[in-house]
Amino acid sequence: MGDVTLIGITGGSGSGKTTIVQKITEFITDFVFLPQDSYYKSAEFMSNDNITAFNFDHPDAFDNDLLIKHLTSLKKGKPIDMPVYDFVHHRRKTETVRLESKRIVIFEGIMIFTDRKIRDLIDLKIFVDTPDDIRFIRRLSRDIKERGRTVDSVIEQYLTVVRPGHFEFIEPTKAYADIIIPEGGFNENALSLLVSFIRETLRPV
Ligand SMILES: Nc1ncnc2c1ncn2[C@@H]1O[C@H](COP(=O)(O)OP(=O)(O)O)[C@@H](O)[C@H]1O
Ligand SMILES: Nc1ccn([C@@H]2O[C@H](COP(=O)(O)O)[C@@H](O)[C@H]2O)c(=O)n1
Repeated sequence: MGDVTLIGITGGSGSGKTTIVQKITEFITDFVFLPQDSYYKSAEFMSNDNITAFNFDHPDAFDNDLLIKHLTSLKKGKPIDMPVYDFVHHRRKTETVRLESKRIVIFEGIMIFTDRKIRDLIDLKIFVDTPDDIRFIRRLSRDIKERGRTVDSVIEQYLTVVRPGHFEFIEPTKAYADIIIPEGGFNENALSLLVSFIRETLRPV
């Protein structure tokens, strides 16, 4: 296999990172998708009634040692066994998913630019920049539908840790971005540029 190109997509919670990746798959499927969320440390003592007992919006919430090991393996063309994370019960599941490396790896998450060692592995850095009110509304709706949350728990978590964590850790990493995409997944021009970049990278030399 030739060189592996690692594309990193960051931005606040609800900014549309995952949606961009889903949109890319409408044009190109020949890539590995690695969500940073899969590398959350387990917090099995947590319950949704006690949602701020663990701070998921801090860089220490992620198992960066495993993440760096896996990113390095994928960049060397080697397969990994990616953990699977359960957002409802706040823990890593026992099963893993085998991912074979491909020439394009898309890596997405809220804090993928905070650690220099991780940042240095990323070839193209993208920041999805979506206004805070829009992100909150999207998150509220998604977390109730998909992550087993209540309105009260989403609001409490947002005000206590998500919002402060965003301004302390995520927003400053915009400075590392090669490209800033306003409004996320439905920005057709940005999507088309990204798809062209991937096609060009995949073209045989
Ligand atoms: N441009 C958009 N317009 C409307 N809803 C959107 C848009 N982008 C994303 N969403 C919705 O907002 C929620 C959060 O988006 P998601 O892509 O999961 O964000 P992130 O991965 O950055 O947390 C999802 O339910 C998604 O369907
Ligand atoms: N058990 C967990 C783990 C994480 N979160 C929240 O997820 C957000 C990051 O994921 P996005 O898809 O929204 O980028 C982060 O802000 C954490 O607060 C959670 O609620 N529960």
